[in-house]
Amino acid sequence: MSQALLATHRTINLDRAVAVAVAHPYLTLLSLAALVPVIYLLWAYPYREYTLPYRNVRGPKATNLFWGNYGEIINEPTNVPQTRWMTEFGTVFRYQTLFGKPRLCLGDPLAIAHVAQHTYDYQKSSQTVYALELVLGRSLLTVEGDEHKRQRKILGPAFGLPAIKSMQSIFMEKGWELQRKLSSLLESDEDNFAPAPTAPEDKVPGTKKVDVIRYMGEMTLDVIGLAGFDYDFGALAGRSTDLADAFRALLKAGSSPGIMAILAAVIPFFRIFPNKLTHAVGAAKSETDRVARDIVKQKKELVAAELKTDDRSETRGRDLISRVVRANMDPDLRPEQRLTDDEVVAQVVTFMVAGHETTATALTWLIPRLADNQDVQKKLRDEVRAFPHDNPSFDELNALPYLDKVIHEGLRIDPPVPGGIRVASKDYVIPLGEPILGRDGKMMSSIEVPAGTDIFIPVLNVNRAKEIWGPDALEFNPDRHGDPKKPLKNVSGVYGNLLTFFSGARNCIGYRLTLAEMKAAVFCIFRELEVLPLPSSPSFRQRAQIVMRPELIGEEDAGYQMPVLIRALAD
Ligand code: HEM
Repeated sequence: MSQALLATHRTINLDRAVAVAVAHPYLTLLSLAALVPVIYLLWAYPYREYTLPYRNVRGPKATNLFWGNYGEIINEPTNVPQTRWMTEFGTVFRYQTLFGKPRLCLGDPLAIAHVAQHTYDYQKSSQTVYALELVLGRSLLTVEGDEHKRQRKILGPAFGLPAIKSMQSIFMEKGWELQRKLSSLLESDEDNFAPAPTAPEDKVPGTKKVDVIRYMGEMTLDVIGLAGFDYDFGALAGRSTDLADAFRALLKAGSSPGIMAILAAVIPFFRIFPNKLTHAVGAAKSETDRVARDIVKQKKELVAAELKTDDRSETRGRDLISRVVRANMDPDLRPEQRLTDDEVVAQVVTFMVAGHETTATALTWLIPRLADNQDVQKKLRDEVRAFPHDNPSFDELNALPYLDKVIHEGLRIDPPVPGGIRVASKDYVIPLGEPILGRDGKMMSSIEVPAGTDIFIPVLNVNRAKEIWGPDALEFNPDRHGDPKKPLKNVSGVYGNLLTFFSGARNCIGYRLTLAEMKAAVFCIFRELEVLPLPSSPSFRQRAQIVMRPELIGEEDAGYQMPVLIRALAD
């Protein structure tokens, strides 16, 4: 066929197709609509897979065309699928998330150190920032880059060692209040202080069944109120404040956001519509912001008065926000270095969110570990009971070696935040400490990631890795921390070779506060009380809801709980 004939033939075919489309507009629209998912699937799977620079990295097959491997991740206990995939594919592998989007899981310490060193190039995902900003505003947890550097510089000294030492009386006071409250339960006629009924074999004379989550949560809320902004929540005392109620409503809103909020987090277009999260957060946040604004206003007035009298005495506000406001009003700062009032207000709620449930969760998992390991508990008890008085200073508490090891081990084996997601904002080549086997059968010692790559840092798996802590890594053994042969490999974490508080320029600013608070609480509890496991030996499932929560198998309807038995120690 000649070229001219061919062209005429094509034009006729096109004309015919247009004529059919005009004659059947609905059918045409339907066919086009059916084509969109087909084109999408071709892009999401063969095309994206073919063009992926790290396609040689192995990983599990997606179990669902749209949800990728999310089904396993959401339905199984925290990090269990990742543990399985690590066993099969090694410390670095890839899996799929929503709409088949690939995500790299980096369990290799050198690769994690690379991400930590380039913190500002591996940012929080836009979904995380969207949800966090709704609740917190633009605070240290949500901002990136230069804005983060500026905020961290002003906030840093408030969390330094001298500042935390000056709060020791708060930690001890609340530790003892917690112990007194637990001891008072032993005097009660009731025998169950947990959400589900007590099994017959758990009724042990001289003991009470207690849900650890509740009491640890009350203590940590009280501590963050006083240490954070000199505000008395009175949670242990059973008081209710507007701020505590609004704060609980805020946390509740975040824990069940609804489908529209999830869509809004994933697809920015949906953010123009109100959703369950924006609605629930709106009311609670205006209340937390109102109280936070009052607190900040008060602190500013106090600091302004201080600056006039040039008072540098120890009577000045020692809480975190007083220190932040003081640093922010330093006459030597340039205007562009200061935090705005909105930014200071955002830190108040951030300290509550970041500092309350995290520490409560760490203690919630530590107490049953001590109940299950009576030899460890006895050693700890002997140490804290041998201390000559009830009110150790910060340095005295820090000098108790076994207490230190117990806290270290608890934070290793049950990190409250079990993992974190980052997104590469630049192309990078990530180095690996241990080469991995590629799909082509060859070893890979680095991974090329393009900008936009999702990365998961599996904190829980790294903290429990046998390659780092030896063959007994899954056991609760505080003595490993005095062993000169451990750890076997270095991790870039800010505390104790662990990733619990992350690493790099965005590590947890509050970790010293947590350590001091946990030590004081454990000292007070175990000086007076004994903790025992439930004789019915219930099984727990770990569920990640930002922090790792315990669910008792068979009692899921009772909500998250961690029941143990407590008993008074003989004098
Ligand atoms: C056991 C207790 C705690 C754990 C496990 C913990 C864990 C973490 C982790 C993993 C991060 C990094 C989050 C990310 O970038 O994705 C972080 C950041 C942060 N934490 Fe903590 N945290 C704890 C206690 C506290 C306390 C007591 C406070 C303050 C009162 C606090 C305040 C913060 C803040 C403000 C950040 C953001 C730091 C930044 O981006 O520069 N945390 N924490």
